[in-house]
Amino acid sequence: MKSWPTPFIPQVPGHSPVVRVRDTASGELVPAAADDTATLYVCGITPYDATHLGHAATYVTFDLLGRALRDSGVTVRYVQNITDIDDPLLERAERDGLDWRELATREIGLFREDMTALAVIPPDEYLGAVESIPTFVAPIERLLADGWAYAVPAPDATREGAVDIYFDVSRDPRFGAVSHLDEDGMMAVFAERGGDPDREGKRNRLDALLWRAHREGEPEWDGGSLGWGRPGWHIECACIAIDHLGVPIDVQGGGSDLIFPHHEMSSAHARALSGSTSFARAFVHQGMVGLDGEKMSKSRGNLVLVSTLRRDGVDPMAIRLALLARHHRDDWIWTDADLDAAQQRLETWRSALSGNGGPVADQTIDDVRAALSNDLDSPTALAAVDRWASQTLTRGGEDPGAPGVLARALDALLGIRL
Ligand SMILES: Nc1ncnc2c1ncn2[C@@H]1O[C@H](COS(=O)(=O)NC(=O)[C@@H](N)CS)[C@@H](O)[C@H]1O
Ligand SMILES: [Zn+2]
Repeated sequence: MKSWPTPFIPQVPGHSPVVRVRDTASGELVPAAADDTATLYVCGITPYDATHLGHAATYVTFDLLGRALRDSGVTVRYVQNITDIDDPLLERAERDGLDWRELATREIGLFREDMTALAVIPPDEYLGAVESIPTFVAPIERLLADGWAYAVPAPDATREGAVDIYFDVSRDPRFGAVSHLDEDGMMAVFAERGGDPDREGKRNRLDALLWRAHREGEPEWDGGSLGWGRPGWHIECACIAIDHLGVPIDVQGGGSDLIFPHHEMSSAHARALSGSTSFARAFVHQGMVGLDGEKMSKSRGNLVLVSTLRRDGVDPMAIRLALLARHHRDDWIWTDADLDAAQQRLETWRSALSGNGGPVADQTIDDVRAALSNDLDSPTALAAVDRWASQTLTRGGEDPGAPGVLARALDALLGIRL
């Protein structure tokens, strides 16, 4: 699947220290790259209601990680999927009287535009689930053959004797190592996040769907020995990460609503398929962005869309700055004040940088690098630039080259083009 144009990344003298991130699984601050190449798998959108500010916060966060890694001298291999087949997408298309493929195509186009406007560097590989379905069949067959998965009769399927395939979580001794939830904690969110705990015939209520036999009115693909149907959600990300990056990957990224079941299950499936003891060296999660007191979500419909703000003339760089003003691991509620503060900050930075001199910028650039390398601490990074800007605007500065080198650093490190 086509991604979007890569923004120009200016060269900045010097480099960042080793980039460390907080790993959800261990709770530790760990290097985001094990060697001179970092493999990043960041879960992509399910293409409807794109691109709301929660989505944008997530992709800007992992863009920041990619930029900091590059600046530290690490090569980044970045893969992202699109869940362009899934129950919520089919339901939304049904609700709006649209063909689900048309809905997905339209929303993916909007997502590409919004990512481009927000100066998000595209993944090296951008894989739709639909185009990847043929690559999911053999792995699911292998999980069945190896006893990790089992068939459950699907009496409501269109074909006689059809079965759905489930992953047996009780086979995985490390199940729960990502989320650290107990069974009650898992059951509390499993159903609302795509799970079917009460499905007749499952061995364990938390077992995850790997392959769904064709039902009337649903799209279907040839699953070989699995029969006609479509893949489950978690196996898609596990297979795409294995096929395009190899496991263990350095970072599995996404919002914190993916910790369970999605990242727990993708990790279980990938470990079962690859024999690797771990799926990702670090699981990195974006906190939830809310509106009107609740997490922004498609089901609630309390969304602020990037494209709406852009259409209303909001500078995408102000949107990006508003997102960077929060620590990526915090949950927070979006208000107009967030945007006003970001627009104010952008104006201040622009006027400070438009002069023909300023205090030497080296210390500021070092402070930005140190902050980003410390678990992507963007609020601290922005505060360092604020200090340079207010010093410049109040006392000026003697270094004629400072504005230029700092502007390039803000572009390369923060993705803020002034
Ligand atoms: N309110 C929110 N705040 C922060 N991140 C969010 C919010 N809502 C969704 N996200 C994140 O945005 C990304 C895309 O969300 S999504 O469109 O629902 N798609 C999915 O979660 C799946 N397609 C992942 S394979 C996910 O990482 C999700 O965790
Ligand atoms: Zn995913």
